[in-house]
Amino acid sequence: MTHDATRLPTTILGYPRIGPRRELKKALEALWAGRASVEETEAAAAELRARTRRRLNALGLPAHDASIPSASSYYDQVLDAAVAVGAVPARFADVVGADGRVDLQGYSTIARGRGEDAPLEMTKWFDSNYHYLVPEIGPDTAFRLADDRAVREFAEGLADGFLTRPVLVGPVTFLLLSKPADGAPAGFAPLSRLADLVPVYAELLRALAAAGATWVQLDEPALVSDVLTADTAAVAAAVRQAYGALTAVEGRPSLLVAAPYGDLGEFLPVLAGTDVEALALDLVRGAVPAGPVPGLETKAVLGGVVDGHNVWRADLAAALAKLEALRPLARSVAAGTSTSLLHVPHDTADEPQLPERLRGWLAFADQKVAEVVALAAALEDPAGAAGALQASAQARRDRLGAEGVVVPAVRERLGGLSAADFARSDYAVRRAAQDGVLDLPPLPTTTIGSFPQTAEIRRARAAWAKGELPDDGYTAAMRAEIDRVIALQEELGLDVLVHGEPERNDMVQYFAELLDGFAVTANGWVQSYGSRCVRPPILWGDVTRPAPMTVDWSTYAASRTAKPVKGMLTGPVTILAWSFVRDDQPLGDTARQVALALRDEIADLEAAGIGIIQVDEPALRELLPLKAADQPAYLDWSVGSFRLATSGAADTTQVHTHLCYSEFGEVIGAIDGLDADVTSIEAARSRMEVVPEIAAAGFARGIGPGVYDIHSPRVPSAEEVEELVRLAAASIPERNLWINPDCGLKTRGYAETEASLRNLIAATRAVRASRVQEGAAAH
Ligand SMILES: CN1c2c(nc(N)[nH]c2=O)NC[C@@H]1CNc1ccc(C(=O)N[C@@H](CCC(=O)N[C@@H](CCC(=O)N[C@@H](CCC(=O)O)C(=O)O)C(=O)O)C(=O)O)cc1
Ligand SMILES: N[C@@H](CCS)C(=O)O
Ligand SMILES: [Zn+2]
Repeated sequence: MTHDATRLPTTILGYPRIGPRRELKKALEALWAGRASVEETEAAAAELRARTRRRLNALGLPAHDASIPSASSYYDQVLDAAVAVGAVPARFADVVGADGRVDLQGYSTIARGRGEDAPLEMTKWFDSNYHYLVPEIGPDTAFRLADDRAVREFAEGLADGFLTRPVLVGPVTFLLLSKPADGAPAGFAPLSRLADLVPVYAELLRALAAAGATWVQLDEPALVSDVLTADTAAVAAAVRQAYGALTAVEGRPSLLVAAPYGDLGEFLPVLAGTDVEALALDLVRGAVPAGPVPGLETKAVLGGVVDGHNVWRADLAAALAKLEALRPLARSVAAGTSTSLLHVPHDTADEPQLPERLRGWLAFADQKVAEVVALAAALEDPAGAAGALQASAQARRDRLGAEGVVVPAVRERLGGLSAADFARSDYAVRRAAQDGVLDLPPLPTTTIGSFPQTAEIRRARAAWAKGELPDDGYTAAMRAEIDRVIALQEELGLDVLVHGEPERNDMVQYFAELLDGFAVTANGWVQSYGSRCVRPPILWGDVTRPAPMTVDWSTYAASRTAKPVKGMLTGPVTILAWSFVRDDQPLGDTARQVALALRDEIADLEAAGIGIIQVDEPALRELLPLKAADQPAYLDWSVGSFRLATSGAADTTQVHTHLCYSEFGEVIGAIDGLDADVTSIEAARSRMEVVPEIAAAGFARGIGPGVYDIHSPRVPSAEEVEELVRLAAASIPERNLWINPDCGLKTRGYAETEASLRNLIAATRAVRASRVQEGAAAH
């Protein structure tokens, strides 16, 4: 087929990489555990890539016109870009081989760290539950084409009979997502290195062209984020500079610049003004331009009308209408997805246990590819596509009318809420009440909830799920683990204990399994980071709580100790953020339904004698809209739903919350608005960066900035922890300061957990003792 740069093929921006049965996860973890060689791991990954090409072809994406993306990764696409351009931090210089390349072992080391060498920082990828690794760029980072994996994988496809479309993180987004390397001068912006980086991309484009690539996709999602593009003029200049240079590369492939996760806003005319051949627009989060955009009439445009973020079947008629509206504005229009399909599971056919009616409402990645193909056919021949359009409309009607989607009792309860249901007494009143009943030392110590999820626990859960382990055997196994966790915490000398969450497969899925209105999948794995996956539940109907969800586990744990045991719940915003949510009502309404279920759980925990209850909201920041204009409304409903969940608690009940996995600077006002008595927040990894900000914001309740980074197996010394405690104590009054790790310990092993917590306690005791001495000296 001859290449036509004026028309895009029908395509998707990316496809799940982990494999329908998590083949890549298993291959990587075997390598890391020393059970497989690099060659075996690479062979497993190559087989998965080959299967993916065939699958996409069978679903209707042609093999020979660059329809099929070549977008695999062994860990993360941003790390891939860093390795490709030679941006390996100095502490990992030794993993670069004599040939200048980083092999899979070295690549894994950069991703996962080793000994004292911390891995690249991990952070949220836009408003998704995927996490990328943050490149470290300094004034001296020596950019060079260090890795040509994109070329090799393109060639692999070609040899296999598929002319694919390589997908790379674009140069502007790469630098906007990077952070200054250690030692960079104050105020250094990685974007200032664009002129040095672009020639490497140019070289890569030449190599891809030489290998036969006709189209290359460069992902520039940073351009839809108000925060990343705050310096609009500088970013616009960067876009012009980068794409001016890349389009001038002689003999290059045609370029598709993709802008998933939102509306390009003022960057649309900037990109349209460059000489790239094609743009991919997110028409699910963003809108069809209201009128002509200078330059767009020269571009092939991929209309991202099939939602890459959610699992409902598309409304094909509405999607087609958007594509038709786009037609007069562009040179040509093709159908596509709004984002990569990385965020959805592979195939609804892998879920035979789901009720058939529900399954009929869903589109996972494979079904979405079929939707894109159907839309492409409809663009050519609307009459011929009438059947597909009608079927999609019927599926939506069936969903919206199904029993359980609207539960009158839930609607009545929500309708009857008043301001009083969102507010507790003044903090001073609560504080006095809690101080009266809780006998806590200064600088109280606690953990965030989970203890290591051992292989035995996972095996017991798997056996129970398969019916091989009866209920009482499973309960006994989990209780034995609770006994161990309680005994360990007592021995360590922690003040507020947890039950350890052994019964939870995941902090959201666990609750979804126990609430009505949710469905859970058997194989619906979605990559969260590296080899780690989650199975987001599907929130399809009004939410109710048929029975208490955590009371038995918490009361069992409390019965094993005289110390206070903290009840442990996941908050409404996080439950929504990590589920596929219904799209037929505002998110705030759905959040309030979940909040009411949690409110009832809190009442039951209190009635059972649990006096401290933590409601985790690690995803509060994740759902923050990328556009500043949309943020106030979000913060209003998200904070409101947390308050609705927690404000039924008695004054004497100490409500904790916990936040992690994000930078929280932007939402400190909202964290204050949650009105929790104690907030634990990730801080160790950034060496307490957030603490002065919290103090400056006037946050005057309990606060536990994490003093132990749980993301790596490294055991911090007592001295290190003590230093962080003292840093925190410099900004936070002692009566409000709690000592805890950054996050839960579920991904850690027992050996490092025990050693780290021991050091955390020793550090706390040292600070307590010196404070007592200082106090005595002052008198
Ligand atoms: C805090 N984080 C979370 C996010 N999203 C969530 N929904 N949950 C989170 O906790 N987003 C932000 C971060 C991301 N962090 C993580 C951290 C760790 C994981 C992780 O470890 N995932 C596990 C899967 C967890 C799970 O669901 N386990 C189940 C099933 C276990 C399983 O695979 N069983 C095997 C059989 C086991 C055996 O026989 O030994 C099987 O089914 O084949 C369970 O424990 O029951 C992972 O393995 O990737 C994710 C996100
Ligand atoms: N309570 C949870 C919070 C994780 S964000 C845990 O400890 O794993
Ligand atoms: Zn956490």
